[in-house]
Amino acid sequence: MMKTVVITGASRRLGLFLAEQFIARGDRVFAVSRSTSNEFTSIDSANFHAVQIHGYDKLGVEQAVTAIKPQVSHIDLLINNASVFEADPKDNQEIESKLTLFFQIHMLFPSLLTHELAPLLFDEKTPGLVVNMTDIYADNPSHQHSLYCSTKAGLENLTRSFAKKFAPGIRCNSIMPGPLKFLPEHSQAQKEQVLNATLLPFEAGFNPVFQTIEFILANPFVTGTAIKVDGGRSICRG
Ligand SMILES: NC(=O)C1=CN([C@@H]2O[C@H](COP(=O)(O)OP(=O)(O)OC[C@H]3O[C@@H](n4cnc5c(N)ncnc54)[C@H](OP(=O)(O)O)[C@@H]3O)[C@@H](O)[C@H]2O)C=CC1
Ligand SMILES: Nc1nc2c(c(=O)[nH]1)N=C([C@H](O)[C@@H](O)CO)CN2
Repeated sequence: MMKTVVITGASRRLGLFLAEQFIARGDRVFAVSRSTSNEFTSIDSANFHAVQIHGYDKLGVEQAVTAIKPQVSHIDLLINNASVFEADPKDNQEIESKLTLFFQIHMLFPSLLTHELAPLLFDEKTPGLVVNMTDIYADNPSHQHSLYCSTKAGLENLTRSFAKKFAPGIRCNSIMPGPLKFLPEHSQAQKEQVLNATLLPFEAGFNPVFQTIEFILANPFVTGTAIKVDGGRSICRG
């Protein structure tokens, strides 16, 4: 049975990977993105819908909902994936603007989008599923990334509130990744430092997240919880 899937932050890396996987298994995908990715042109499917927004804020939610709602009668899966990853600013004057950015993309946008799409996700017989991408650092933060970690922790808490608020017609869970894929700016020394503090010391890639989403989709009794996909890093690092 074809599922309807909405993915935010879909223009690259995990979001794009997930969009490609769901298209490949015959599902319909609405890929929400600020940027029209060149990669989208390589997804040759009538089931693929690029939804361009101007940014991850209230207007962006309105743009996404306006584009999606007329085309669907039910949404099976919403993946709140969009995220910004930066260390804390060195200049305290930048804290307010940076925390606002982190709050908008990690909490405001997922909250508003989930509430706006809830009527299309809600079905007591076949509940829709919301998956929020957080981070193992939401539980035990890196103090150099306090703004990133605290807003990811906020998304973790929102996940459990949504599970309570929308049950039994919507299930809501989070995935807490560990080192999936380093960024180009990561040095070899940084990569080794991370993997040396990870029980399964390898860069996992994005498929383990797709496998976890498939598990949650197939298991009707999972809601209000976080699933760590981290190679054991969360119990290994100090
Ligand atoms: N990669 C990893 O190892 C880990 C990833 N995670 C989490 O998994 C999810 C996917 O990770 P990954 O694919 O690496 O994420 P990326 O850093 O590639 O970002 C994902 C999307 O977020 C949007 N985005 C990124 N930076 C900004 C910005 N400055 N302003 C506005 N939007 C921005 C973009 O969406 P758009 O397409 O609209 O441009 C981008 O495609 C994220 O939630 C991340 O926090 C957690 C732990 C480890
Ligand atoms: N939005 C993002 N969040 C995170 C990323 C990323 O690339 N984008 N990466 C990490 C990890 O530190 C990873 O790069 C190595 O462990 C955390 N969150």
